[in-house]
Amino acid sequence: MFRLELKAVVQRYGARTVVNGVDLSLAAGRIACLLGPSGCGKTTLLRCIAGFEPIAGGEICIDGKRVSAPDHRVAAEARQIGMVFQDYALFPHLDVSRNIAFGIRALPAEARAARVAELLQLVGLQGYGAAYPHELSGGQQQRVALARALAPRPQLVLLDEPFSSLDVDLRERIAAEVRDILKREGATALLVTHDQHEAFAMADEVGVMAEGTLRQWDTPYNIYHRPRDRFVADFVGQGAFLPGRVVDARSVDIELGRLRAAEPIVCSRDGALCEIDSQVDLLLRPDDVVHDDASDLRAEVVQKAFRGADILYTLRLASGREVLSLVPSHHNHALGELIGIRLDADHVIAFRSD
Ligand SMILES: Nc1ncnc2c1ncn2[C@@H]1O[C@H](COP(=O)(O)OP(=O)(O)OP(=O)(O)O)[C@@H](O)[C@H]1O
Repeated sequence: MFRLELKAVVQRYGARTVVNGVDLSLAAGRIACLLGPSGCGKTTLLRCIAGFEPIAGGEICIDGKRVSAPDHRVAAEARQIGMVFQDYALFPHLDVSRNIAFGIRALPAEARAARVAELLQLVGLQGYGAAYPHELSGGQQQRVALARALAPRPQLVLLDEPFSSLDVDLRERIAAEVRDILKREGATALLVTHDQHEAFAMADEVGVMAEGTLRQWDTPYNIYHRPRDRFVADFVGQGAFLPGRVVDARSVDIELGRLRAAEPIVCSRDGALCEIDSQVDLLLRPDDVVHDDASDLRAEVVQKAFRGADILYTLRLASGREVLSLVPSHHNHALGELIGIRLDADHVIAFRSD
């Protein structure tokens, strides 16, 4: 049995369908992320699961028990769900211990104090019990919010963009810390974010949403290396498409020459092998195009973004098409310069040409 199961969930605001037939299942102890562009319905779906929104179709089950259907809704407070929001929503007039204890007020004092001490340790804030939220950093406040959500041992923890008010540099680190805390607590969690680094740092499973539908529900590895459609491929990671012709099970001819893959080339979406001689669009990630001064193959630098250790170059090929290349930053080339490149692709992602 799954801890959380959604079957064909539909949600509407007036005549507008915001969530359109979402199916997903999450086993106990797993962490999943819903990833997608702004407005695609992630937060709405999370609110449906929390019980804050009714649904117009399908059903939501927690531990096999139906909690939402069009004619039925278990109240949010009866769902045993812990919520963590982007603004932490800590009580400013309560100290850290009392914030954490908020959801377990009904426990006897001794058990309550023991659970608070356990959680302070779990989130690495021993000694901060008497501090007030305004005395803590953003990352510390978010850990208090997490401890508060975990205190009643909820069946499910829902996190809505929990790191978006933190500095970009901090986010990935805190995301990894939060993952560690959730795992140690054995929690089952679903997080909403539009930041793929956060999703990849946190999740066992990632769901990519677009316009109310779930395009792919898969491991982070498969979402990146085996995107099921062009939307997922484009949204997750960077890359460029180049047209090509399948030569044999492992090779495709593209403008940059013959690309040989380690494994047979599978056309995304249905997972079938690409037919010999068929036309495909190939996704090249920036690490598939390697800068090589010795290569005869040349491309023009049309854009460059300095990333510290690397530079991300946008390169124009002879046909006018563009590809991306991630190059160690000591190879500093000027716009307009022709530089040598070669292909070094392990995973070949092909889409049948329409
Ligand atoms: N209470 C509401 N009434 C009417 N429309 C709403 C309401 N809440 C959200 N919407 C609309 O539903 C769509 C989905 O919104 P939602 O907040 O779920 O998207 P999201 O993917 O979480 O976006 P973001 O990443 O920007 O938070 C949006 O077009 C939004 O304008």
